[in-house]
Amino acid sequence: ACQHRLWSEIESVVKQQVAWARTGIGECGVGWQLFAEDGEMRMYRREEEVDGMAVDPLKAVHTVPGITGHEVCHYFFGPQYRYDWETTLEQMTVLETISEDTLVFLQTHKRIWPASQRDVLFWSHMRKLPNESDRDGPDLWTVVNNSTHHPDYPPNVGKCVRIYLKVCLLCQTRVDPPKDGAPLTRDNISCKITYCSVVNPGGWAPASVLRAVYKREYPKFLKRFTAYVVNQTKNKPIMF
Ligand SMILES: CCCCCc1ccc(-c2ccc(S(=O)(=O)CCO)cc2)cc1[C@H]1C[C@H]1c1ccccn1
Repeated sequence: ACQHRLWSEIESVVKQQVAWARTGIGECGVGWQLFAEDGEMRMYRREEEVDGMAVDPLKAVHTVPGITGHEVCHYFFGPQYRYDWETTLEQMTVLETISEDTLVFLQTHKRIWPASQRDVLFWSHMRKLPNESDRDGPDLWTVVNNSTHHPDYPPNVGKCVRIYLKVCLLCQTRVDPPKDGAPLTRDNISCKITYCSVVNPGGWAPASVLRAVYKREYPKFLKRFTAYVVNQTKNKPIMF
């Protein structure tokens, strides 16, 4: 797949998105506000408008005990799990399987009154990254979703307004080995998750409606998704 038409775009967007996800909220620049907090989860956004539309970048950090970054990315990337955790999803189609770690999705999301229904077409790429800060530590894992085009599915033809998004899920596993040299269990691992997203709603939608939707939906999504991964993995061998 290294020669695939999207390969060079994927390479550059993944590098850019991972660098962004690694930037601590303190160095992200001014204007970031904490808008949701729940236990270890902290969700920040910055109010930004493009052509009068709210496209507020979002950055969430969360630490979840008992799971690894590979497991989080596996369940986020895999189409076979998505209906289990993505509550706003109405229809999902895999348009292209570029390689085992790169898919092209078309998704329609449930209509959110008073805005019209949305769909989104994006490539999704999952990748393991070397742990640069700790060479002996576990690798990082990431999934990057980026809007793209497909000749058979032009935007805004049917009832749906096409949205445009860039999403990065970056996961860092932490292992605290048991003192007595006992084998590792899920009690000895946790995952630091950084979720970044920028969603352009496509057609016009009132900024107040969009911001209310994001404020409600993003915390719900991250809590539900991580709980899903904990539940799916609890009786399975640890996937590093
Ligand atoms: C008037 C509302 C316009 C926007 C509606 C909409 C569409 C897609 C999306 C979206 C699409 C993909 C992703 S993902 O991270 O790539 C995972 C794969 O599904 C994430 C979020 C979001 C929203 C906004 C509901 C808001 C919302 C926020 C988090 C979750 C669900 N819904």
